[in-house]
Amino acid sequence: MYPDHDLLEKLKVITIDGPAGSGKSTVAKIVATKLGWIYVTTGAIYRSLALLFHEANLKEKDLGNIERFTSFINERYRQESSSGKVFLGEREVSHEIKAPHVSELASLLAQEDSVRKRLLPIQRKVVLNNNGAVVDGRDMGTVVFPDAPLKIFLTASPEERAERRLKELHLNGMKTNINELMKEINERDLRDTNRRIAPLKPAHDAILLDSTKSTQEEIAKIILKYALQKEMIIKKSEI
Ligand SMILES: Nc1ncnc2c1ncn2[C@@H]1O[C@H](COP(=O)(O)OP(=O)(O)O)[C@@H](O)[C@H]1O
Ligand SMILES: Nc1ccn([C@H]2C[C@H](O)[C@@H](COP(=O)(O)OP(=O)(O)O)O2)c(=O)n1
Repeated sequence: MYPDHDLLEKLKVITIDGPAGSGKSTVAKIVATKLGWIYVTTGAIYRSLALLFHEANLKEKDLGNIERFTSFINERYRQESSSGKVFLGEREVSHEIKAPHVSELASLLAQEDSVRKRLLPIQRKVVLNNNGAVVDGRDMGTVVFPDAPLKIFLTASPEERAERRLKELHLNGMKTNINELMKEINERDLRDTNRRIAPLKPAHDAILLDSTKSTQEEIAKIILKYALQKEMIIKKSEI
């Protein structure tokens, strides 16, 4: 018999990091639904903060009141796992946080140490309060969940990513064109990759997947196969 403290349960977290529009949240949702786990898109937390800043007419350097804003997020932020809808209290902000100006401000705020420090425990709390989670973002595998047993780094060509985002924004009634969007995505990727703190990069033990020519279902299947290989899950037929 082992003493209790020798029994460690595997962290039930799959991380998916990657650049804008690579399909992280879509795939995270499919995998989580298959496993009956929650999925958490951490970009939506950064985006919610950016929305609040934008509405208060603040810029990324106006960090004097950051504590007030992050406390508000801590108390009110909620992502509905079944639908992916994002709420701040009773207010649904799912579409507003996707607007290009919010994307840009989220990426600018994400460079700031004081912002990342305060949003880190919020991300961990959401995930660790649940029994199994698929989480996506930029630094899930490197900083937020460095001990996750399965880490994916998902990419796709810049052209494909911009096309996908364009379709999505048009579906949500937002006007933009492919050139503007390519520029916004490229600038944001460059900033997210080159920032000093928690930059976008694959963890040393991450599996690299390219979704340019694969459907979201195909990518989800590959991830589930890795989860089986790593014995994070077992087939029902084996129980
Ligand atoms: N493999 C794929 N093939 C085609 N379209 C995809 C694929 N994965 C995601 N999409 C679509 O691309 C858009 C961006 O995907 P999303 O999951 O939001 O990316 P990310 O979370 O990496 O920014 C969504 O409209 C989604 O439906
Ligand atoms: N874990 C995270 C998640 C997002 N961010 C920042 C950087 C990103 O440009 C913005 C928006 O992230 P989000 O994942 O929603 O962006 P995309 O949907 O991939 O376009 O937030 C981050 O720095 N760290």
